[in-house]
Amino acid sequence: MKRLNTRDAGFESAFNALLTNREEQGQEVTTPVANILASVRKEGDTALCALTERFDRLPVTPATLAFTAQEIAEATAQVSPELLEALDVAARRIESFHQKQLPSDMRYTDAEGMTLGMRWIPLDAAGLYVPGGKAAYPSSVLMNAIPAKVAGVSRLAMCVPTPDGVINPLVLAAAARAGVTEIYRVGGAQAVGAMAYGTQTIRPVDRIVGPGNAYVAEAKRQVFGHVGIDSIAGPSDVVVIADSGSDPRVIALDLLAQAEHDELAQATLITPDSAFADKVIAAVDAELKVLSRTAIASASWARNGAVLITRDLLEAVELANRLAPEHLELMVDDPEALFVHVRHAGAAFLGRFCPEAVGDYVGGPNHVLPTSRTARFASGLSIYDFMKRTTFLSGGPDALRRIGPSAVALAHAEGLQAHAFSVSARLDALAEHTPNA
Ligand SMILES: NC(=O)c1ccc[n+]([C@@H]2O[C@H](COP(=O)([O-])OP(=O)(O)OC[C@H]3O[C@@H](n4cnc5c(N)ncnc54)[C@H](O)[C@@H]3O)[C@@H](O)[C@H]2O)c1
Ligand SMILES: N[C@H](CO)Cc1c[nH]c[nH+]1
Ligand SMILES: [Zn+2]
Repeated sequence: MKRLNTRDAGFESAFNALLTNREEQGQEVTTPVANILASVRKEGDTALCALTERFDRLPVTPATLAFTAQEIAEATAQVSPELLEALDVAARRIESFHQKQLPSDMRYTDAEGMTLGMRWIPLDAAGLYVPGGKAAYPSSVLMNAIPAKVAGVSRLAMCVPTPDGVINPLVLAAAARAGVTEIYRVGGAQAVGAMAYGTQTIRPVDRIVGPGNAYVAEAKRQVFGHVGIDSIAGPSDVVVIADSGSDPRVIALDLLAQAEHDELAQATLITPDSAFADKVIAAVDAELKVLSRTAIASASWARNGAVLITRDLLEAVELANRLAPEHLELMVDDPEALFVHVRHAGAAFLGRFCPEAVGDYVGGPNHVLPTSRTARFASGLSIYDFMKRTTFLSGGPDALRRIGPSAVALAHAEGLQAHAFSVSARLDALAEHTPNA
């Protein structure tokens, strides 16, 4: 864990120290992932089954790659009514938030008589990657599948690894609740390859979305172009801006909620109060002794944890903007006053009673968010990831007479004669039929 004070270190050095933390994470996965993708592309199910046996220790055949309707129903029946109710609360809130994102088509006729517009059209098939290596994420099933469903995608194919054949029944229950149409027990780069290129069992999809580990992220990067992807999500991160009005234990738990995801996860506290910072550090150490995923959380905190002491809360926001975190918590009395200065964050959590963990499960906005400082230019998963736009132009003779000559002039200027003649031939025909025009 790094403890820095911008007064001692200076703003730029404090920022650079954090950046170094963030950029030293790379695993060499490019070549192994390229090999996995090539073998799935070439050998289809045969490679997919062999790789699943190798990485997830699960002997599987083409006939058992997909979960059956009976397996899904049996898994759902194992889940307690309380958990199904919690799942439903989450699903309804996620549905409602994403429904409000639905865009309107555009259509208007301009002064030259051209009718122009844009139609939003859902994808035909989405591939949903649900991580399952170190922990199962039923919440991520909802966050991936519900926006696709709301957007109107008809085919939702989901891949989830089942190490040693073990699947959390809540993952399957969540998939059923969200309207997933196919579920396959495969993970890692091989799952991404199967959804991108297709195999004998898994038909290719149009876009692959969802978080995953370094192999999944690299595979998405490599298949991009052949299929669409949402973004390349790296390890999760949080920046918590807090003042001494917060309970140090609560802030420590917010930091550890991120650290427990992954050894590579990053949790950063920024506060103007140095005594408060030390209380949070002590609380983190105390909680690490009792948390269930203490090995992962301890490794993450030791490696990537950071506590920054700034001159004031505004400097804290300035630093957060430079870090462009996936999650930003504003644990202060007047979070809205700070939020107006926030320019780069995947999702912001405003106020002492609104921790990230609420947003991870039941808030409504998506928890699949831009990591590794990509919030500078990217946004969280939304229904727009599952839709595309077709623009349209419609015009008759009058409109062509008005704007066509400019097209002809520009086409000649570009040396593209067929373009020019395509327009001028029509203009000539119009002139012939209406000689007095
Ligand atoms: N950003 C988000 O919204 C969000 C949500 C949930 C989880 N996450 C992140 O997703 C990640 C999940 O990672 P995970 O590992 O638990 O699950 P995962 O499903 O992403 O990866 C497991 C798969 O990795 C592959 N793999 C493992 N070791 C390999 C190797 N040596 N060579 C080739 N392939 C290998 C295996 O095929 C395995 O099935 C974590 O980093 C977590 O923080 C992010
Ligand atoms: N914090 C993770 C990345 O946004 C999402 C998650 C799932 N379950 C718990 N948390
Ligand atoms: Zn989380």
